Amino acid sequence: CAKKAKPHKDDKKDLATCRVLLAELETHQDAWPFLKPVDLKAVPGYRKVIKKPMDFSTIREKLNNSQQNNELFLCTFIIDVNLVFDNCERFNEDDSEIGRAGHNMRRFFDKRWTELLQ
Ligand SMILES: Cc1ncccc1N[C@@H](C)c1cnc2ccsc2c1
Repeated sequence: CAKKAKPHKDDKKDLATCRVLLAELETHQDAWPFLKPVDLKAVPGYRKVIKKPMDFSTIREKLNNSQQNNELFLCTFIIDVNLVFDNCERFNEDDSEIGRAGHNMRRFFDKRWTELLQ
């Protein structure tokens, strides 16, 4: 994903852009299944099936802790957001409330990050 990001000179804006993008994801009407980590005790099988759980609050924590000068933060951000949607597809039927929410959110993210970061 690094190669797709804007040239190094625009790195300054990328962290702010990731924050804007994350805020848009968190306030999206279909974000509700992804706001907090899945409760591994409450959801049977989740711990076994999903090797790398991820959610928007964890991504926000990582973004808040990421160093501006560590240019990997942009790739890490994109990978983590996609992990949320990949986990959702793996565990949930496409034709389910959560499955549909995941597809909607991925479509929204793909559009917005292309507009803002490429
Ligand atoms: C993203 C995801 N994938 C698989 C299972 C759960 C979840 N989300 C959690 C928050 C969650 C946990 N419990 C419930 C109960 C009804 S909707 C819902 C959502």
